[in-house]
Amino acid sequence: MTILSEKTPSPAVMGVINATPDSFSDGGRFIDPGNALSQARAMVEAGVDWVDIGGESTRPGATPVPLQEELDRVCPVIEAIHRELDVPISLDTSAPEVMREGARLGISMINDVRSLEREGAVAAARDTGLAVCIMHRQGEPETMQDRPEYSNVLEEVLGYLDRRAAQLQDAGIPGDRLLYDPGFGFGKTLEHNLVLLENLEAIVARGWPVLVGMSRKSMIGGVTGRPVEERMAGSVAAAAMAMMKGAAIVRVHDVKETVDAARMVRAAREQGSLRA
Ligand SMILES: Cn1c(SCC(=O)Nc2ccccc2)nc2c(=O)[nH]c(N)nc21
Repeated sequence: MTILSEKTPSPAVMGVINATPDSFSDGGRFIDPGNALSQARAMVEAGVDWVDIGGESTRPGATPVPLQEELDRVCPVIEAIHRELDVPISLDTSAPEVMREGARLGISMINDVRSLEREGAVAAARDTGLAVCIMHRQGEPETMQDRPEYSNVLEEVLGYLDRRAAQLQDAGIPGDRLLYDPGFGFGKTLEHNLVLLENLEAIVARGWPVLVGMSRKSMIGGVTGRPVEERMAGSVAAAAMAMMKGAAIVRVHDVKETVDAARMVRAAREQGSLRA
């Protein structure tokens, strides 16, 4: 995975840029690129290693966004950040045309919560030559949290990722471009999410860089009892656990705090590599 080794340390911190219209903005159709740029600039100043830009909310029950609207939301944001800041950009999309346009505009990674399952997405990802994060999810956002069930969640998540990685390599995407992501919160109960976190080493052991996204999600709330706006401590703790277990990238909202956690993990790991 050249993009990871060349450009960013491991573990690396990925900051979430909110490029979906908040319900309070003008009519909620388009994003002020200046706002996203200032979010990204603050994250870079706080030491972030990646920014993740997404134009389609993937929350449970989210309504799909038309292609042109997704392009209109993310392209100005990618352009502004790529022009003004020197930080690798991951693009959170499932649409092949958005992947191709994002590659033209300078993104470094495709972050597709649907693992390139949309028509044309494998060809688009292959043609861009970019890193691709594949993620496990059960069901679709509208219904995935109704009653998720697994016989063995770790085995089923690993089985899906291994099968998908093999299919994508057979389709011409080199293995060194792939990242694995267990998909915390995508068709999982709190218990399922905790089994995946506790056993993250087994996913890391598959050999691909592992990206995790637990920040502020309901699994943090379920354990701590905190509402979404008070989940920073729980999120940083979960990110620290994942980094200690070998995650390569943690996708977070609270960048400054998580960067300090990453620095502690890196320092102890480097120090510890000396003879005891
Ligand atoms: C785009 N994207 C998302 S969006 C869901 C989210 O953040 N919800 C959420 C955010 C804040 C509060 C509560 C829930 N989660 C992942 C992930 O876990 N991995 C990868 N690779 N990409 C991801």
